[in-house]
Amino acid sequence: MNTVIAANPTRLPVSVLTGFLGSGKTTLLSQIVRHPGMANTAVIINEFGEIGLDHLLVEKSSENTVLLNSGCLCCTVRGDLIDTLRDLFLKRVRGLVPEFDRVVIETTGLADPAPVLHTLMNDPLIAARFRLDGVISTVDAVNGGDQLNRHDESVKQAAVADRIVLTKTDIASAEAVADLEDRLKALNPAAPILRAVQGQIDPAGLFDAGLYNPTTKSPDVERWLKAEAYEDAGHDHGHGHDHGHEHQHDHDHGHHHHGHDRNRHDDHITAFCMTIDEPLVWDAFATWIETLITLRGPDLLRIKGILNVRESDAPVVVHGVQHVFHPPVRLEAWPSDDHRSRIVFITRDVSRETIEAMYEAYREAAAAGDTI
Ligand SMILES: Nc1nc2c(ncn2[C@@H]2O[C@H](COP(=O)(O)OP(=O)(O)OP(=O)(O)O)[C@@H](O)[C@H]2O)c(=O)[nH]1
Repeated sequence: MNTVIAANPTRLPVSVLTGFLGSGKTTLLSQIVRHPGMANTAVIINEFGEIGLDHLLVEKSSENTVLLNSGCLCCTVRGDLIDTLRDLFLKRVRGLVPEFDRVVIETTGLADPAPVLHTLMNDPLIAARFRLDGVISTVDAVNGGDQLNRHDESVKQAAVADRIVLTKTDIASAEAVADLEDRLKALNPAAPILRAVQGQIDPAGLFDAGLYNPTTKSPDVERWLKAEAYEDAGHDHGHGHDHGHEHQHDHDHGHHHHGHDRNRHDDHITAFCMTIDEPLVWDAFATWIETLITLRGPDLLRIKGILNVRESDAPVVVHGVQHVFHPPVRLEAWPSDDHRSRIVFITRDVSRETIEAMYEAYREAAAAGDTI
């Protein structure tokens, strides 16, 4: 686990737009960038092969940077995302491209979005200038259910999202939309599910999903974590170890479509919030998470948390995607009177019980003063 860093809201926000093949990413993006409030947006298309935006919309202005009709920037990345982000930043500093205040990266439909997130979270040069604002995932209302059944990538794209955008609701039945929404809520309880028909959406709902409140520039951890959304969530109905400190599940199976058909990829996903009353010993926490990463890294789709650490009066915010954790951020103060540690997990085939039992082992070892 990395050293804890201070909160820093000044870096440029980056949103990652993901979603399965043909789910409407480009349609959405081409509408968003025409929105008046989005004029200062640089768009990076992270794909191999041909240019993703159609040529009517995109005007080539230099080697790999194109100027959209709306005035915003658009790069098609064939090489390295790190190089592209760095070049874009340098060009901005030197005045070679219009000043932009936000970046959107569109990933390819078949891609696992995690490597892009890893780059943003962990590359020191990139992390000094950019911060992950959030992951926006488009889900096709017509084909989305089938894609969740068949394609692991499509499940991952929805599971890591901060915002889910249902597209093509104009040509899907109300029943199919409701069913898909239920599945998406179980998969990712905290992500708002928005709708866009032919890309029409208010961009305000899509952005500023990160830790920092854009107006006050201060961290707004409760809005970011949305721990309460996990209270009656999801697939994991294990009763867990009741240490008197965890949110209770709603065991009403009636509402969600669990189906118990383990062939559906999304039935392998568990989303829950672990709440811990007593202050955490930092080393025990770090060892617990590092062990989890070693054993099950690829299956830890997203972890977010606010921690009450015994060694610190101020809370510490943690955020991980698979084996990569953003350097933990120390906040100046608790956002509310609730000083319990709250950690939300979205995992694949890793149960709440497994995670809690491991935590308990490290907690007991730390309490006994053992070397961990
Ligand atoms: N009816 C309807 N069609 C839509 C909507 N959104 C997108 N489409 C159509 O769906 C098709 C795929 O949309 P794209 O925006 O190219 O999807 P994409 O996710 O960028 O596709 P890839 O880059 O191939 O992964 C296009 O023909 C769009 O016109 C919608 O809300 N309603």
